[in-house]
Amino acid sequence: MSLSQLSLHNFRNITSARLTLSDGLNLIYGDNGSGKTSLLEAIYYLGLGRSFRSHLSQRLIQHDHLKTVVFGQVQAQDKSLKSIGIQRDNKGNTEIKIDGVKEAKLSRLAESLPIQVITPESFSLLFEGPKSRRQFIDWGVFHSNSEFHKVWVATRRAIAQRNVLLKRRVDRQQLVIWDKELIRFGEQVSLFRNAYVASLNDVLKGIISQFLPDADIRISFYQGWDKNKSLSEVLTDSYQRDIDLGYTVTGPHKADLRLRVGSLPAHDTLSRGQLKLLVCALRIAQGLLLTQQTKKNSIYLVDDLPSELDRQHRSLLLKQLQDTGAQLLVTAIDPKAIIDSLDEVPIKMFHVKRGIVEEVESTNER
Ligand SMILES: Nc1ncnc2c1ncn2[C@@H]1O[C@H](COP(=O)(O)OP(=O)(O)OP(=O)(O)O)[C@@H](O)[C@H]1O
Repeated sequence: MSLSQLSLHNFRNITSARLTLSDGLNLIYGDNGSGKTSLLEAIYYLGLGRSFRSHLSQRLIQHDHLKTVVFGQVQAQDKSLKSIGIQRDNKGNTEIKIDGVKEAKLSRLAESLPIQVITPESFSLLFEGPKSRRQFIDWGVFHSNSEFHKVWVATRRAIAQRNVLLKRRVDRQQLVIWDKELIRFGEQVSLFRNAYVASLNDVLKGIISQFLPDADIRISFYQGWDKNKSLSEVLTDSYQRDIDLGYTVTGPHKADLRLRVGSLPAHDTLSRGQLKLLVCALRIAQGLLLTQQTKKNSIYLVDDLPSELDRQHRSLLLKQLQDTGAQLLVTAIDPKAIIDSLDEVPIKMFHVKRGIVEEVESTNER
């Protein structure tokens, strides 16, 4: 699976661009502020309907313009093509089209384009609250298990409805209907996530042994409640606390991925460069597992790869990424920093200057 064509209009500082991408390594280079990250952000927006650097999608529309449009052509493993497009206007309306037909669900975009992002801020995955780690797990479960999305939507609905009643301080009996839903779907979500993290762990070990050979890294899954209790028991036990606080305190919405080095949290022990490598290892493991489980490839958006990695680790990371067989879009200020870390030259190179994207011929010169 790869993005073979990309076009964007009025996206950040890029007024108009049309790129024919390679299904291998694409190198995007240019000065600070030229628009490299914006290009990756546009692909992410096309795949997920949101940005990886701002929760305000309005900011994506070029200043003084009424709307932005991103369009792409996705090539599947069997070479079949699918066109996907997303448009957002300055009134906040979003329109999605798949093969020319309007689509209401954003999840249909995500199914078409499994995107992984690695940015200089990536290692915040390990520092931030559990939400981003839950999203990390759920990305994998979503792409590998077609049942997951529906079950997770039902779980979230049950929690939201339960919280409305808790705020009204209703008695236990009135919660029964939503408790039943939460138990039924929430336990299922947890089983899916648990199985996914176990499979991920197996793949991850091989990658970590290359990236961080000396660190005793362990990942474990916390389902959001005591693993020795059923969700039903936990909801009964925490009823009074839930009423007092006005929301559901424990459950699948509190799940987390725990990363430790020995017995200590990884973020307290590893250097910034090592943390970055750990996050890269997690993302590569997800991509490999996706291919093993579904035959689909991820698309990797790697922003400012050289930052904080020495040359040896840059080479190792690029090699591992290339070995996944996935399409890569890698940005750098100086293209040499990437080219010097590769055995071969990138397949396609694009130069970005003040929002103008031009393909340049890649030569064998280093
Ligand atoms: N909505 C917008 N309309 C027009 N320009 C914008 C908008 N949002 C951001 N910009 C500008 O777009 C430019 C491109 O930013 P971008 O982050 O893509 O650059 P970059 O090439 O990745 O830079 P760096 O190497 O410094 O990370 C910036 O100068 C920014 O001020």
